[in-house]
Amino acid sequence: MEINNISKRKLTGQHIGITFGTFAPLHVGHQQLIYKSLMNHDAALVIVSGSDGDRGDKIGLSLEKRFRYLREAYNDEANLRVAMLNENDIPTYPQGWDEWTLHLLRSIALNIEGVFEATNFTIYVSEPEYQVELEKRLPQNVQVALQNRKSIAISATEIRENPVRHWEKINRVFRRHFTKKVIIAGSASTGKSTLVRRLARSINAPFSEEYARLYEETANITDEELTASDYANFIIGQSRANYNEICSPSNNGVTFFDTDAIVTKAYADLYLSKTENEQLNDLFDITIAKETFDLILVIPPVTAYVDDGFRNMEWENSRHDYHQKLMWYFKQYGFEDKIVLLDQEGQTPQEGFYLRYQQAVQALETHLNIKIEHLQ
Ligand SMILES: NC(=O)c1ccc[n+]([C@@H]2O[C@H](COP(=O)([O-])OP(=O)(O)OC[C@H]3O[C@@H](n4cnc5c(N)ncnc54)[C@H](O)[C@@H]3O)[C@@H](O)[C@H]2O)c1
Repeated sequence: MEINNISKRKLTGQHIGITFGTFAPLHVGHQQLIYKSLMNHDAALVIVSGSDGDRGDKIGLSLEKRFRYLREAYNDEANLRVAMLNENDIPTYPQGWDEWTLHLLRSIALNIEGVFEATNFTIYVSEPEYQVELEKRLPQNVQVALQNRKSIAISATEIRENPVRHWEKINRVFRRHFTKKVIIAGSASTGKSTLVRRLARSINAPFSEEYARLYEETANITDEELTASDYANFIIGQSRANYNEICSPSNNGVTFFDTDAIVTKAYADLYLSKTENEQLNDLFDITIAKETFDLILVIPPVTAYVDDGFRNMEWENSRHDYHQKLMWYFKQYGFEDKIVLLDQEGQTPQEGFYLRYQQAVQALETHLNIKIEHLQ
């Protein structure tokens, strides 16, 4: 099954460059191959190929997702189209060369404006075997150009094995898939926003801020005044804020979030009416279904409650209820194994804070399997 691009015209020109691959993920080696095929010809077609359960699918990068990411990656190249080749109905590589080549040719024909036989094509590959097998099966107007894949020492396999180590080589759009997502959660006044900032800056990672706080400050309203509509804004606003950090150019593999929709849901559950909660259920479900976390750092209410003018001081008494509710929701949504409690208490508030910071750094190393340089 071939799916064509939505907003782009079919390719025109005398000679069109072709590349194909699994692209799980797209990296700088592929990118240079693709650009070479574009710059040496009138236009270029990139074909993302694969099947259910292929090596991309195994890590959550299904063929459809790769096709979508590739279109986004090249949305600013007018003369470049991306097509998808679904191999589900043909023998898997290397058993299906005959059928696969027919699919490839059909995909090319579907993506060009002119007559296939009257157009020349060059397929760029970096595997000698691809050249040998294709040349046995291609018509005369389709050439194969073998490239040296050793010039750019990277492979998608290496990236899948250790994305953070090869971060700079991963295409920007595909990086979001490999981003380690850390959320810091907890009831009000636990110092979580400060911890998010300090943890993130300790490794120069991007971090989101608590959207509800910014929203209340801007609107100049307090917790007591919040309605279901305000909560709806929190869900969308926080989700957007977190996503922006994942897509940020400063994302170097780890991103920190100050709260998410589950944190907001625990608040809504405690402080909004049953009817208001029902109104928000669908929005919560849609948002939470898209959330994935690699680590959830939860600060229990071990600190003193601070009146900052926005907080409802009655909430002080319910901080423990809130904490229980939050933990319950994280478990309900299947994140139990991602939770680490930051529960250290020092002799002084400052000492307690530093101990919890150290706990968090330790958790990053253990759960994300990344090495963090830190002061001993
Ligand atoms: N069913 C079949 O029999 C059959 C036959 C042929 C091809 N296929 C399909 O075609 C696809 C082949 O793609 P792939 O697995 O090679 O994809 P890939 O994403 O690993 O590589 C895509 C292309 O980029 C090249 N490349 C990779 N790293 C490079 C680097 N660092 N520098 C320069 N070039 C580099 C590769 O050699 C390849 O030509 C697969 O989806 C496969 O299933 C299937």
